[in-house]
Amino acid sequence: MKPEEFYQALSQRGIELSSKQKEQFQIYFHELVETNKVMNLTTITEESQVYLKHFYDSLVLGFVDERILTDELSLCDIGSGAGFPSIPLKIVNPKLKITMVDSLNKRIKFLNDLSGKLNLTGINLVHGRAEELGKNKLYRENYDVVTARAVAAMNVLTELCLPFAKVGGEFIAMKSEKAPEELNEATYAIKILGGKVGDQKSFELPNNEGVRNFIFVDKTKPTPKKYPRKPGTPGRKPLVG
Ligand SMILES: C[S@@+](CC[C@H](N)C(=O)[O-])C[C@H]1O[C@@H](n2cnc3c(N)ncnc32)[C@H](O)[C@@H]1O
Repeated sequence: MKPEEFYQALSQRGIELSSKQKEQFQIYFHELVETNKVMNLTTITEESQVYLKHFYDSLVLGFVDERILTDELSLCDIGSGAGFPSIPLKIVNPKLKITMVDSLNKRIKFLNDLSGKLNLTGINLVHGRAEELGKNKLYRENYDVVTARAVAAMNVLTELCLPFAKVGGEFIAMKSEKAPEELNEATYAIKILGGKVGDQKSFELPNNEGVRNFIFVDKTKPTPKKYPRKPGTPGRKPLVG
């Protein structure tokens, strides 16, 4: 998907990028590829692949939940790495209030430099592990939408993400083909952490590049500070399995 095809694909969905937004995506591509020469950020570096598999793929979250492309929501992106999905969403919808969490400080530094180069405001960058930050009053039960792409299996991801969502908010997991199996493994974690499985949506990427699955988890109750481990799963602390 070359940049022109990207603009056209968005236009077909009613999203007309301004010249400033097109330039922001170009700068993002340039910074990603240049920084990747000295820091491990992505294995995808060819322009049309970056536009499809990083930029467009990130925006699909806004195609399955259109509020994210239009409203003034607070969105927390757990394990945002080089900024996916939150930076492409922020470029398209500057009203979003974004918090990006990552456990690798060099990635947070990249995101800080990038936000400056893209002139983005309303971005909060947090270095740390989600399982720890989720206990902190500053972040706990604080976001309309919590999301994560390519971070962990659904049961672990639920434990990392759900504490950040407000009651009445939602956690949306971005998943590939194995979403149904992963969801089966996560039903205990979702229930015990104050969630309820909501919609499940699929989206086919252009050029036969595969299907993206989205699992919506509604936060219906506060996440308890302590909770029992799933019976019969000795595993690592503090994950419920
Ligand atoms: C495979 S990368 C995916 C990055 C980005 N979301 C994407 O889709 O390109 C996973 C990222 O999650 C971060 N990460 C993994 N476990 C984490 C945790 N428990 N808390 C915060 N960040 C975490 C890693 O440092 C890494 O940057």
